[in-house]
Amino acid sequence: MNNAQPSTIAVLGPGGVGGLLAGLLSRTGHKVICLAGESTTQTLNRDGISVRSTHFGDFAAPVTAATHLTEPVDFCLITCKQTALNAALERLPADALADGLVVPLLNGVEHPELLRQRYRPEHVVPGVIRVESTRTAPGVITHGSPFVQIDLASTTASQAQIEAVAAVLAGAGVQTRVLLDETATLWAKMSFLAPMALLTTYYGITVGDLRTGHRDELLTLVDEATTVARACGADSNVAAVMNVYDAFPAETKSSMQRDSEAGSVLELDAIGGALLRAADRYGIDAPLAARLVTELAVTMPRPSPGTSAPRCSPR
Ligand SMILES: NC(=O)C1=CN([C@@H]2O[C@H](COP(=O)(O)OP(=O)(O)OC[C@H]3O[C@@H](n4cnc5c(N)ncnc54)[C@H](OP(=O)(O)O)[C@@H]3O)[C@@H](O)[C@H]2O)C=CC1
Ligand SMILES: CC(C)(CO)C(=O)C(=O)O
Repeated sequence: MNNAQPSTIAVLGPGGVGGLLAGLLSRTGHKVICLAGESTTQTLNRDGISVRSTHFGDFAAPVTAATHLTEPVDFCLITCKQTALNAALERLPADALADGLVVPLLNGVEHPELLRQRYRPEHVVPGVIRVESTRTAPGVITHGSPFVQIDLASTTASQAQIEAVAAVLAGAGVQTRVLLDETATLWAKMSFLAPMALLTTYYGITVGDLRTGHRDELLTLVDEATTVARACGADSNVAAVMNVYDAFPAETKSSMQRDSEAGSVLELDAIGGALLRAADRYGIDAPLAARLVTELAVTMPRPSPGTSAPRCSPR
């Protein structure tokens, strides 16, 4: 990767997050190859990506799409849901990826280990993304948040490689930071995401209504999540997380809540399940998280046959 030259970038799962990034990278001049199923691939090759965004403006951008990666890329963004990850990775053979980097932006903390078993560990650069973006139809993206922020950190890739990915993303208009501690980066997001995802989904309310109408419960859950995050190595505390909540646009919905409204399988295991597994490892009580995970698991739709989505296996 060379900042002066366009890069070739694959996007595995061109949905709300991946479609937005694919569109931004393509309109900046990079070659973007979206990896998806047959029918999404056909639509994207014909129509490209169109984005409606108050932040970036409305725009359309061409992309190439394929069901499997067959050519070398500089890096591949992994932006499918955790519930589709195993199936989606079949589209990204390690030998086709060659020296390309793997940059997962999924919510959750456990997928980097899976990716390092499948790809060369020194090529895996995990990130977290803060954005609200929805795929309303294949290749059609509505970006609602007044920000897109990515933090990258890797225990296994070189700092130069991480910086190179960050430069490409920043050049496309994404506020991007390179941080030093991968575990702390993933858990810093988890400590505010898990309470937000579980409570907005459970009650079916926006972040604004959550932080005003259910503040005590939110504080309890943030306390549980930050206690676990600190045990895992993040510098996380209740006051800092509550400041993040109070700064979010009131109308924000979590992606888990939007999945719930759409009747889709939830990333409950990757978020709530992972939080409870870590709590168990460190002997931390998280009774509110446990109750919410159990109750949401009962109402969550079942994964369709052939997908790898786990029901929630908290402990
Ligand atoms: N959306 C958001 O605002 C945010 C999301 N996140 C996280 O980002 C990740 C992605 O979420 P989001 O963008 O909302 O997800 P979406 O459901 O919008 O998009 C997922 C994409 O994955 C594709 N996909 C599903 N199965 C496969 C497969 N087997 N092979 C290839 N592609 C596949 C879907 O294809 P198709 O289009 O054909 O259905 C879709 O394009 C999640 O972990 C989420 O928690 C984090 C922050 C905010
Ligand atoms: C915290 C939030 C809303 C911000 O991106 C998110 O990650 C999600 O919706 O899953």
